[in-house]
Amino acid sequence: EGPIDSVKTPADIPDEPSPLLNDFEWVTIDLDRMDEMKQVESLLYEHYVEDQDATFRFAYSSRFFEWALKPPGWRREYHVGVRVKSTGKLVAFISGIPSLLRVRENKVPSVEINFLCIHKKLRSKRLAPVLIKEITRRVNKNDVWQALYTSGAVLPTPVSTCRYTHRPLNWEKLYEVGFSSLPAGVTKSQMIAKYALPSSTKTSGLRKMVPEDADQVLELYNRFQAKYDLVQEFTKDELVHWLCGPDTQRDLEDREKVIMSYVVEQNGKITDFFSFYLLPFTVLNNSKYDRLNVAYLFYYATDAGFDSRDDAVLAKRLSSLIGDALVVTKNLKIDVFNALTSQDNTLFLKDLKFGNGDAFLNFYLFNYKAFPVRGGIDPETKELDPVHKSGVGVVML
Ligand SMILES: Cc1c(C(=O)c2nccn2C)oc2cccc(OCCCNCc3cccnc3)c12
Repeated sequence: EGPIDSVKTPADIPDEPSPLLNDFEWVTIDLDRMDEMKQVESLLYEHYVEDQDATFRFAYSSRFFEWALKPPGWRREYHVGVRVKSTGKLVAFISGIPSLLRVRENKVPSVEINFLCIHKKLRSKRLAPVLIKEITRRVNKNDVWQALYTSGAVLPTPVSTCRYTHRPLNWEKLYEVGFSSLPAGVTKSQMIAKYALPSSTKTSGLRKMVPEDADQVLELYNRFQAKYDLVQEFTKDELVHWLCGPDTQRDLEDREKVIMSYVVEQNGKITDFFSFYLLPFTVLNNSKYDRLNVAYLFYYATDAGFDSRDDAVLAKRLSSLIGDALVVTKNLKIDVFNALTSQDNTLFLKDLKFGNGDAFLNFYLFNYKAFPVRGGIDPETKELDPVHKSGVGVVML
């Protein structure tokens, strides 16, 4: 396991980007400028990933990018755009954020690449590889040679593949927007009853995380993630950013937030935490709804079941914790709670009535050869694998 390419230095890397078709120019996006942040938001709003039957499109917001693209150590040069020279119109974007990965026992300084988006009218012009090459050049210039990225598409050699799973919170709305279907022989009220949840959480000592919790939460996170093979290592500042959100979100209403984290404190000690991020979908051509409110399971940890050999204690604790996350998100009027089969999720997905999605998320390492990491599913049947679980600890937005 290790780097693939011959070792190079920044001096070996060109100072100038590769040429673009002559109507276009490379730009560095300044996300500290509201107008440029809005241009990225509307490019993705119109042209980013949709589901295969184009029913939903991600509705990323400036507030989400304040969080996702400006973590501690972020670099402006990693926010790469392509503009039309004559009009200045933004027609493509790709981003990177610095990240210290651990791949099994190796620490790998890298970047996480995300939000590659090309205007619909510029597709299949081989622009994506050009964007990837340019952000690689900029990252290499800073003496970083590895990257982590995910994609629904199958590209050469994923290091891991996880499955999408969904837990309906507002089943009726999911049915009406065409995401959930009514199984034969089952009535709508039976489906609504199946997904009913208590109106309040049940874990004693559960409360919202505050930055002052960071020392204990980081220690718990590091201990809990030690078992995984593909992990994002955090400094304390990074943990506060990723779990408590950017300073700009501090005094927002809950439903305005992009990230929410909860801790369990018992006699002054934090024994567990969980977190989820909020990223809605625009519902395309539906008469009744134009938006689907979605929560995504993010990082969590518990000190339960550390010493016991079998996962029974851990499974019970996680079911109870994430069960509370479902209650919290339902009360925030979230419609569906999404999770992958990564982390220890396969221990509670079935119990909490998550349904298997029909899509998969592939994890890729750039310029790093690693043995495959378990994705929480059986490679043949693609069914959940609660026995071997997953070796993927990192969560990509
Ligand atoms: C996206 C997504 C969806 C949906 O598409 C979805 N849920 C409800 C309705 N829809 C259409 O369901 C998931 C379940 C787990 C993790 C997920 O995503 C994990 C993070 C992926 N982000 C990066 C990305 C984006 C698009 C394609 N590949 C990767 C998802």
